[in-house]
Amino acid sequence: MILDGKVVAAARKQELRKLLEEFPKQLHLAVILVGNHPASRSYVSSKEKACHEVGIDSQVISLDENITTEELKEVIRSLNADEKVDGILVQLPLPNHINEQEILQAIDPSKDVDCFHPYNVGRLFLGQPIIQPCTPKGVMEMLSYYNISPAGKHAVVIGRSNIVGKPMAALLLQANATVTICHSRTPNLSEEVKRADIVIAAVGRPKMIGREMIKDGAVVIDVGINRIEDPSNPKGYTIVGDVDFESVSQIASAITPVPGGVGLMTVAELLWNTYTLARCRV
Ligand SMILES: Nc1nc(=O)c2c([nH]1)NC[C@@H]1CN(c3ccc(C(=O)N[C@@H](CCC(=O)O)C(=O)O)cc3)C=[N+]21
Repeated sequence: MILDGKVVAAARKQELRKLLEEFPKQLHLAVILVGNHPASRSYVSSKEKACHEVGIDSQVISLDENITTEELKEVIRSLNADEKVDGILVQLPLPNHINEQEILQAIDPSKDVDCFHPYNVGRLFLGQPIIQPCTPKGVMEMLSYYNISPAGKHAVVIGRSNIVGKPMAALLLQANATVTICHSRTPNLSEEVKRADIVIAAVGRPKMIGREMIKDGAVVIDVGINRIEDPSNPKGYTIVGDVDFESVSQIASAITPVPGGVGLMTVAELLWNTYTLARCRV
């Protein structure tokens, strides 16, 4: 079975659009984009389009890539203080000279739609989240839509990033899975992954998860978005996941494609987080 991000994200957005029709306030999301990274530009425009679809106002603040950490914090402070702004998202990655931790901590936790502020991360790991990070939340919603319960299952998360791997493990644990987190220093990665009922690949290495690593009937969630050069494509690149879809789909009971999988869920959950935070503030 293919876990279809288009179908599930559309359902999530439709559900939200209805709730927003009844909501007393116009929602507003501010997105900060520093520099001119082509992939970032394209993600930001998908976010704007998605806001428009459900009736959320969005504002993109494009800043020069030479901006200082202090100047960027000043922009964030003014958005923190702006009553009409419900959510603030600083598109990552930031240029190297900017202190990312300092920036993420400058965002008011009550407007932190990514759930990247230490206050929100702490609440998440305590099992008392107000919101959950968009990509891991999107994965949980995808599983739930297809009635795949993590309870009692062995989930293996490959990747330990703060934005996907670590919070993904926290959500699966909260949903009563037994969770293993693997990473670049894990000996015998294949053996660990082969034990998994649910595999979450979030490493950023094109097609590194092959069929020989997957247990018969496992559920495979591919979070990877890798742009690889492809002169035969008019765009000059093709997007592939961390999973070798062609071979793994022959053995998995359920699998997400890339594109058309988790990425679309990430955007849908961003809209939901904007709504959830706005509701907490009214
Ligand atoms: N502060 C912050 N928050 C983020 O949520 C965040 C970020 N920074 N930096 C970059 C990553 C990446 N990300 C994606 C969003 C949508 C798709 C998406 O829509 N993918 C589609 C289309 C892929 C394409 O064609 O480019 C798909 O998978 O089908 C992918 C990836 C959000 N991120």
